[in-house]
Amino acid sequence: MPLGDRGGDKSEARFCGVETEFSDDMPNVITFNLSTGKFDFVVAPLTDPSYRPSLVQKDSLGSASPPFAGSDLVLSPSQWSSHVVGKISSWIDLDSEDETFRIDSETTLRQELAWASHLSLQACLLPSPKGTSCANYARCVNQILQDLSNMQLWLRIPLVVPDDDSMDASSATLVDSWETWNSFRLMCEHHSQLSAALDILSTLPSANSLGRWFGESVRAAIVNTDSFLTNGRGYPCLSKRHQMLITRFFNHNIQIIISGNSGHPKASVDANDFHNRSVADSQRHPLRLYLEYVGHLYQKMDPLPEQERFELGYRDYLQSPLQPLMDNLEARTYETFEKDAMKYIQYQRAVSKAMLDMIPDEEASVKTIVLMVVGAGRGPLVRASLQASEETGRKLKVYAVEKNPNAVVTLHALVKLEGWEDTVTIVSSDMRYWNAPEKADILVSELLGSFGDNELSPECLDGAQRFLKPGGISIPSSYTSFIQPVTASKLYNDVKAHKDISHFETAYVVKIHNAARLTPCQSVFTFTHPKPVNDRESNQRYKKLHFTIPNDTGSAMVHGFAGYFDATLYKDVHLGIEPSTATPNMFSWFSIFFPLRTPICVKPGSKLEVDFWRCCGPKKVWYEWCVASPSPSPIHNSNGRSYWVGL
Ligand SMILES: C[S@@+](CC[C@H](N)C(=O)[O-])C[C@H]1O[C@@H](n2cnc3c(N)ncnc32)[C@H](O)[C@@H]1O
Repeated sequence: MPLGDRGGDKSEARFCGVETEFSDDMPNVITFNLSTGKFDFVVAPLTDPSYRPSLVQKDSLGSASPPFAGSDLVLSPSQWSSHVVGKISSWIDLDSEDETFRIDSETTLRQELAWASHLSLQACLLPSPKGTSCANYARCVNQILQDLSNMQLWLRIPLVVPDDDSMDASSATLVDSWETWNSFRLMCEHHSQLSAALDILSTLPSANSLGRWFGESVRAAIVNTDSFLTNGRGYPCLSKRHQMLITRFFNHNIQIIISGNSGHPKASVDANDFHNRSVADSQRHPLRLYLEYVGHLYQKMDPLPEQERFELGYRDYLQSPLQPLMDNLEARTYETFEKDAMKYIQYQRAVSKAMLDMIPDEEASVKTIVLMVVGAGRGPLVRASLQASEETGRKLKVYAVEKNPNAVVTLHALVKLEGWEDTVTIVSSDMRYWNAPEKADILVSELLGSFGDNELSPECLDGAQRFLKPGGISIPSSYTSFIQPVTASKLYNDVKAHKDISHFETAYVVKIHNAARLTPCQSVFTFTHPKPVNDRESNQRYKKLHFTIPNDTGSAMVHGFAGYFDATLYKDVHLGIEPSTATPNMFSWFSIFFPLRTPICVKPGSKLEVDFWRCCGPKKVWYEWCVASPSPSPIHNSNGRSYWVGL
């Protein structure tokens, strides 16, 4: 039974499993842990831990004779696949210097994974690599991954490992287990069926170090009962940091597995001897209180706000950015924009302030402001401007300029419906080529993409500036793009799945969720409107950025860059998605993601040097990007060969 659906949809249900010892009575393991214990699944060894291939008697024909496992008939196929995660024998060491042991380990790994595949298990837990080298282990797993059905392999990784070499306990340093994971998955070429299962003990690393894992492919967190504290009434509970970590796992769809013995006064019934349990004990599973506690943490999480719930399906889903200049937007795209009340509230504030600055109170009844909404869509900025006029008592004449003929149809209907005929003139034209009958005091536009200028607002507004009076106001008055390096293995793997370079040289609009933001953002390109008179500055840009990886993060993988924008609409009224200043409750823009063809590993405290270009040609605008240090990457999207925005 899931930990509860908290009233949300099915995608919000979370499951909790339990790690068990080997038993040759699988039906009993299932009944005890799922019926008595109320766990959702077991992580159970498939083979007797004393089994060693080299010790198996050869038959008269010289071939090794199994069985190395019990019969598949003891559970139904659906029980195997829904309720059992196979636990590969933990004794195996594929990098052992003892050759017999190493070969036994290889044989066992292959046999057990083949058996798990035969049972159609959804996942198998691989033991942590032992020692410092894992090359042979990774080689065997990589071979198996090449033709594995769709079973997932979870590599067990302890979140922290005390360094055995340190001189004494007080000076004990922690070995960064991320490095082990990183070596292993690099050797397996970031295979999408290989993930990490993190072992959680009582010690936790720094927040930045932990944060990295949320950009990695982590499927499970194995919470050892040793990491629980005992509350005043003798019940198991977790420290605040552990609680926050578990909540974060829930938020990232990471399954929880309880492991270990019950060591708390209120929880202790002999954990292992469930064959001989009494009738009273049959009502009790030794780890029941731990499960209940985890369930309680899940239940007390704040419900997702409605908008977040709506956006669940978009999490980490790569989309091509809109091309509103080259293409005509569809009705449903306009509808989505128009639902974003916060965006129009900010525009109305900005227009009101600009109007008040432009016309003093004493002239309000005699002067009329000419305001042009350029790229009016179906009219929400026209409405916001008229509301600003009402709010400030300033008289207004509006031109609504729109190049999408379909949106113009709706604009006409809107003007008629609202009785705005005397105030609003609709112009069906591209603002870059329109011959305006008079000049504007205020130009209002929203031509912004997730990266600010990526929907060609600069080029469009250059055209529109011809009909802005000297001293006139543009809303927005400026916008700036931002980037930050991210670990985002899911995004990287989704790009990689296309198996071509061009997808790696494309920027994607995406609601980034499973990612670790490795440093604060830095600004990239700024555009200001109107451009100063006689400013012949082109819209090409080049920026070199230096990011410093925090010292306490540990090493991390950079899969690409998350991009955002912030726009100054007018004076102190801004609108944007840059995380540190993002406009609350605004949902019109997801972030943008610039991938890297080869992820780059960065060390704590090191510098990451990144170059970004905005390039302009007669027919298109495009970005190029690269990493210069610590190791140079190819320049992505040279000449806009893979991704560009049409003029
Ligand atoms: C992002 S939408 C915003 C629409 C509307 N202002 C809103 O806030 O819902 C941008 C609009 O500008 C229009 N547009 C883009 N470039 C334009 C151009 N050069 N001339 C006129 N309209 C343009 C698009 O067709 C689209 O309707």
